[in-house]
Amino acid sequence: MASPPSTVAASPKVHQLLQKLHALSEAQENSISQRFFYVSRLFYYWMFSGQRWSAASDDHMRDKFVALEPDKCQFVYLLARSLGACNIVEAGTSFGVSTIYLALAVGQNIADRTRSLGSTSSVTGKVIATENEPSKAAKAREHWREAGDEVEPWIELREGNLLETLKVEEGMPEEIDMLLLDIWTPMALPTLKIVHPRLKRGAVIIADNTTSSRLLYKDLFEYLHNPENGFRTLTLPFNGGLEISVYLPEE
Ligand SMILES: C[S@@+](CC[C@H](N)C(=O)[O-])C[C@H]1O[C@@H](n2cnc3c(N)ncnc32)[C@H](O)[C@@H]1O
Repeated sequence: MASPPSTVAASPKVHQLLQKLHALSEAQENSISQRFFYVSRLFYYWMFSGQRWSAASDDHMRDKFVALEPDKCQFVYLLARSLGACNIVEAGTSFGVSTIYLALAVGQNIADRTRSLGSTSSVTGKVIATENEPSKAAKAREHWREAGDEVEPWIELREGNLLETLKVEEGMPEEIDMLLLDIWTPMALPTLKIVHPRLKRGAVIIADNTTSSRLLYKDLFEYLHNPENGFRTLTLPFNGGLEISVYLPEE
């Protein structure tokens, strides 16, 4: 009997690369120092009723993948395929692991749409990836190069503070189908506010760890729950919680 198709359509080379990168990320996340880092952030919040993301936090995170876990990446890939998403913004790219899934989906969606419209039509789209840390951006580019043509052509990496780079109009699609918020919690709401005016009706916003870091996402939830902002939202029971919000403003 033939084996069932895997969740993500990709060449064996890309699957092997993803497996390797997820294993490296998981080893870091399971380390004692990393667990201590997360607990100390929550402790600080409880003690001082506020968030703090210091230069020391940046130093600590500089060599960390903090990649979205494989099941969440697979879910996001399938979601992007089912939406036919051609324009995706990824807030927080790190070493480019989740970007690989998003780029696979965008490339495959564009191929589907091109086929259905006929070969003379040109369908465009991309993943806008964002990373502040130059060494991480360089490593992400290496991984995408290694993944090859299924992945690399579909990514535009904006290097620098995403609160600035996402405001650059040039190259920014008119309409965004999906936003992945996989960023330090204090940045989540400011990022959503920048992308909000471009969200297509029905666009999906995914945010990670919304159960385990609920307190740190207080401002994001206030915004998502305000009916004036047009979102419907649900926390999915992935490890740490994964928020899916759909942009459905009143018409
Ligand atoms: C959780 S990681 C992203 C992981 C990635 N989505 C994955 O699954 O492989 C968040 C990343 O956001 C980056 N970052 C933090 N603040 C940023 C900012 N202001 N602008 C751009 N990137 C930022 C960090 O350097 C870090 O690499």
